[in-house]
Amino acid sequence: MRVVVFGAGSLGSLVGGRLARAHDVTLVGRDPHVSAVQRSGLRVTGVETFETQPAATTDGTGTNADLALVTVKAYDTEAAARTLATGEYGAVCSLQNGMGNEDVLAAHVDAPVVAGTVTCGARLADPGHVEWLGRGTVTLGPWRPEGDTAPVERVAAAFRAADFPTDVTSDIRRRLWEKLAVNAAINPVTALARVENGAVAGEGPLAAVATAAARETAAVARADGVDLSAATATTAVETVASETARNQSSMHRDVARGRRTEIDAINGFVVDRAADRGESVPVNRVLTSLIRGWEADAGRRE
Ligand SMILES: NC(=O)C1=CN([C@@H]2O[C@H](COP(=O)(O)OP(=O)(O)OC[C@H]3O[C@@H](n4cnc5c(N)ncnc54)[C@H](OP(=O)(O)O)[C@@H]3O)[C@@H](O)[C@H]2O)C=CC1
Ligand SMILES: CC(C)(CO)C(=O)C(=O)O
Repeated sequence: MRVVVFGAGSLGSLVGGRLARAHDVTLVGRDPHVSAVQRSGLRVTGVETFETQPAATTDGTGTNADLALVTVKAYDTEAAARTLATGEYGAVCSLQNGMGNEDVLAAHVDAPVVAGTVTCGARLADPGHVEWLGRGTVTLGPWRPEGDTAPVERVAAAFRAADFPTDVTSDIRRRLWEKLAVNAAINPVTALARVENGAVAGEGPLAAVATAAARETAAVARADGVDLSAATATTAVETVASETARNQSSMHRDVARGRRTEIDAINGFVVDRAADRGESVPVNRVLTSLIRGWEADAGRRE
């Protein structure tokens, strides 16, 4: 299969590097990472260590492939979708966190949109070198409930051919909302309190804030027709916080490095969806305002 990975940073490089075992992969990313991959290949260390030599470019315009994987940060999805619209693909699949990415992609590209979520962890350590921090699995489903399942099965087969544990579900929206609840709980709390994920597990003031954010998110999901109970959402938060106890969340890392966060696609999405329905989500609203306020002060909002 010809695979283009749009957004070859941490996750995209890991996934693209792994898929290069079985497929013809092109990474679309930025320099100096792209130049390093062109020069010396991609090195993956951690859960597994290997080297691979996918193609790499900084210009994703007009690419044609069987599959385009989208792994840019959520705030870059619109720009990525506009570039993807200049190419032709058998399917376009988002592996991003947050909500709204698939709708943006579907608005721009002709190809079937496959929704995905991954539990693996990756970090771009140096140009040409990505650290694989947590093995994880991939879960895929058709973005449109009435959507054709054949593209999803093709994408799943591509991941499995590269030895990625991969599930297909007819209920991807519920999975994405559950992940959203986890991210809405852990990410802003750990970023604002500057703590590792484990600090929101168990009891205590940070766990109370995180749990409240997850409960609100589950309520908004249910109002959206998604069967996500408060208990399921809060159990998922507790499980992920415990299993990744020594990790910094992505939002914590973004804030620590003075970078823009994915707050708009995570807690901001919850706030907007609640507002559409006249519901109140005070904890998500405060967390969103605090992170957006930090971004504005740091000159990180456009
Ligand atoms: N890292 C992880 O372990 C996991 C990440 N995710 C999700 O995956 C997504 C990506 O995360 P992550 O990999 O950490 O993010 P990164 O910032 O490491 O990677 C995204 C990369 O895409 C590049 N990029 C953005 N726009 C373009 C473009 N138009 N052309 C070429 N390159 C572009 C960025 O460059 P630049 O920064 O210079 O703009 C960056 O290098 C997020 O939604 C995240 O929440 C989900 C699960 C795990
Ligand atoms: C699940 C979690 C919270 C793991 O750190 C994550 O997805 C993130 O940091 O964005």
